[in-house]
Order: sequence, then C-alpha cells, then structure tokens
Amino acid sequence: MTTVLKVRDLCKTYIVNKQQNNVLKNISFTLNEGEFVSIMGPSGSGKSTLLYTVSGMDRLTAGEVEFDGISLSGLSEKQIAEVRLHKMGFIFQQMHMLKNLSIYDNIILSGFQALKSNGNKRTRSDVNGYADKLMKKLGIVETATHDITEVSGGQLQRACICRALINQPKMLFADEPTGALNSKAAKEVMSELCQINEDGTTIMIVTHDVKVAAQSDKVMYMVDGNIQGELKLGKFSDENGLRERERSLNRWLMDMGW
Ligand SMILES: Nc1ncnc2c1ncn2[C@@H]1O[C@H](COP(=O)(O)OP(=O)(O)OP(=O)(O)O)[C@@H](O)[C@H]1O
Repeated sequence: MTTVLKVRDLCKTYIVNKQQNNVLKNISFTLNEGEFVSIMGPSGSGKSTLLYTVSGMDRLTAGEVEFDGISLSGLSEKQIAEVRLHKMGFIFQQMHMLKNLSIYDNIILSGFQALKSNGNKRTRSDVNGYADKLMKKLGIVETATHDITEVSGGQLQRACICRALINQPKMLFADEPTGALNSKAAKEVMSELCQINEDGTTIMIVTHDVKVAAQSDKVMYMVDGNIQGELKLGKFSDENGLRERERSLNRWLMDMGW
C-alpha cells in the first residue's frame, strides 16, 4: 500500500492576546492511497485545524507532514501552493466560490491556473473537456452559465466537488461537506464522494454527522487536540448496510464520550 499522508508529532499552537493555545498536540497517523477517513469530535477539539495543517493551508508549529513523499515543512509558501494546486482538492464549509463568475468558470479557474506550471501537459481544451465530464457526472451541466446565487445548495456543493477535482488531485480534503445541506442533497453529495473514492482518490473529511462518517473507511475521534481513538469500518459499498454501520459507529462514539 502506498502512503499518501504521513503525519508525525504534529503540533499547532495559536497565540491570541499573548495567550498560547495548544490546539494540536503531538498528532501522528498515516493515510494510505484510496483511504476515506472522517474526523469527528467535540466542537473546538481541533478537527478543522488538523485538516488545514496537514493540507498545507496553515503552517505547523512542530512535527512533520509528508504528503505524497514531500515534506511540507521544508517548502516555501509558493511551493506549498503548487502542491495544493496540483495534488489536493478542497471542499470548504463556506464554499469560497467567486461571486462574479459563473458556476462553470468557478470550476475551471484552478484548472487554467495549473496550466501555467512547469511540466504541465494539459491544454485549455483538456481542462474544458474535463470540466464538462465532471459536471455531467455530478448532474449539474444545466447550471454551467448560472450565477452561484442561482443554484440550489446541493448543486452548489456538487459544483464545489467539480472544482476540487478539476486538477485530478491525489487527495480531497473536505470540511463539513454536507453541513449546510438538506438530507436529500447530503445523500447525493455523499454518494458522489464515495464514487470519487472508489475511483481511487484518497479523502479526509471533518464531519459532525454520523450518517456521513459511517460511509468512510475509518473514523478518527479527536478530543482536546489529540486523536483519542480510531474505528475501522472497512469500505462502504452497500446502502443496505449503512444502518448497521451507523449503529456500530454510534456505539463507539458513546464509548469515546461523544
Ligand atoms: N486562526 C486561528 N487563530 C486562533 N485560534 C484559532 C484559529 N483557528 C482555530 N483556532 C482555535 O483552535 C481551536 C480549535 O478550533 P477548530 O476550528 O480546529 O475546532 P473544530 O474541532 O474544528 O471545531 P468545530 O467542530 O466547532 O468546527 C479553537 O479553540 C479555536 O478557537
């Protein structure tokens, strides 16, 4: 198995008003290619901070993060931005879609940005073709020319997934990908994420939703900046088996103090 993400003794400290807040405390774990992991835990336990530091969105205070064999701490901001652009996809809670661009233009933007990098083999028409393919796959072709305020929450989130996938990332990071969605849209988004994972993309998400986490391969439970436990659920394949997975996850979460 190939390791995609290796995290060793990761610490993150914020200093606010001269007060030191040790948000992540010596966290270590590895993720293999094709894994789908959910991070759960109480509010303020450090889940989003973990997601941001291991993905190079935020700097670590101590420790080491190795992504696809590259140590992120040894890279400059510009080099980290390149790694993010080419190898990582992001789905955020606040979506971060640009208001003055159509859905389609939002999706292709980072695809075109990546064309400027050295060694790039894609063309503009490759990016356009891939955007069309992704939008078709996620069922949002008809929204292409719409403004981001002219689509439903579920469509917007699916557009975010297309945008995150435009550069065919090795790994997808998502912070509450279904947080703002109704249950039907959440189900659609999760089914897309499972499909993307089945196609080989490694996924790490932060979620409070047991139904969402029950569809991942494993769940890591954070308390006060530490990973308190890990539950291996195995690959999710059968919608009928979801109830049972939810039940065992709920039992485990209760043991964890959820
Ligand atoms: N940019 C920042 N500057 C200072 N402190 C921060 C920053 N980001 C997060 N924190 C602090 O780090 C701690 C963990 O926050 P984080 O958002 O990682 O928790 P979380 O587990 O994701 O919470 P939630 O479930 O509520 O989203 C909190 O005490 C928060 O105030």
